[in-house]
Amino acid sequence: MSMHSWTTRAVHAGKDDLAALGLHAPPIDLSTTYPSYDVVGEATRLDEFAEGHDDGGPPVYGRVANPTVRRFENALAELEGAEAAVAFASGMAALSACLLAQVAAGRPHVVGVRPLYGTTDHLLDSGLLGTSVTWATPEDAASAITARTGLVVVESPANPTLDEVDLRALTDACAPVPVLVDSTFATPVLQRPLEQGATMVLHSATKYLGGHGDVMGGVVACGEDMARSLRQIRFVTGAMLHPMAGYELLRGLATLPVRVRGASATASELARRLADHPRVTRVHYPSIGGAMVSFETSADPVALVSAVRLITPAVSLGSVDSLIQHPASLTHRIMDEVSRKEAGISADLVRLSVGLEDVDDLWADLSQAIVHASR
Ligand code: MET
Repeated sequence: MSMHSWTTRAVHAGKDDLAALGLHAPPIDLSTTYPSYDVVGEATRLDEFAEGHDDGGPPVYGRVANPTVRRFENALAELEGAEAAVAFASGMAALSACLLAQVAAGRPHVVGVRPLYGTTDHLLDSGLLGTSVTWATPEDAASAITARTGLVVVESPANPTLDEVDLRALTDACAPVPVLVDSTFATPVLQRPLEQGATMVLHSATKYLGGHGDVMGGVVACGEDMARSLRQIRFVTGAMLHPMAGYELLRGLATLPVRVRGASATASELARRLADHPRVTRVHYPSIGGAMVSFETSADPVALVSAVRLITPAVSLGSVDSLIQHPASLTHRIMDEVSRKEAGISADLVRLSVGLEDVDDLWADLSQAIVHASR
């Protein structure tokens, strides 16, 4: 283990071998196949990969593993304090693999703690992958566990209300059932759930890990046994992260601490100003900080989102530029109204992803949009 600080490791993780290779930037390996004149040896290697092992050698085929993607996986695992990480084509592909692994193990029941990202909620509620769900509060989650429960799923801070869960209390209460924490909004800069007893940490890497709104991916950090199950699923479902995305995500990790801390400072100031605004009825901002702010408004939330000029009206988050959206219309639209209500997602809620612009410029845009949308 390195003697350097976490912030230093964010810059160097996944790249420690580069200087010895005579390189500065990580190589991008776009191979879809890997030649071998040793057919018998290659067949044995393929068997190993199919079982979810990854020895770091040639991957046989691009769907199985990739050296550039491995660099990102190793770096993220190090930053989350995990034995391993497994990267996928999107956050939803990563979540799907976690669910399918539990179904394959004969434990298809999930305890879900709302709120969650809308499509996550929908995937669990619909049972599309063969899981069933019991929705529970963090306090009731342990009592919802049955002999067939494979997973407890929680997101903290949650999308879109920024509700926080006491992860240590939850994981202690639910042990030995694995707890999966969607930590997309926190990033490992603000929270490392494995240190609080979580079994798996999931990120939509599309958000802060990439950080520039130009790369889609998902990743799960966990122990090697779980990683093996996830690689087995990835092998057969083909949900592999693209090598270019692996490169971009590794690059994103180097600036993750400065981006998250910078945007966090701006977001906390915007949360303070919003709380004083007469058209804002409630502000949601996590105790651990972060670059997401949600608020309920007496103005028309749809008109508000349409009235911004510097901020971009769009779903997604975690980019260097600020984005705003109306969860009931977009990110959580797929949930039915009753479920949205149960999850505490009001029709008046607006979600803001704060970027790296100047705080006064953002406030000027946001406050003019609120006034414009006032009814
Ligand atoms: C298609 S909606 C979503 C994207 C993203 N997960 C968000 O919360 O904004």
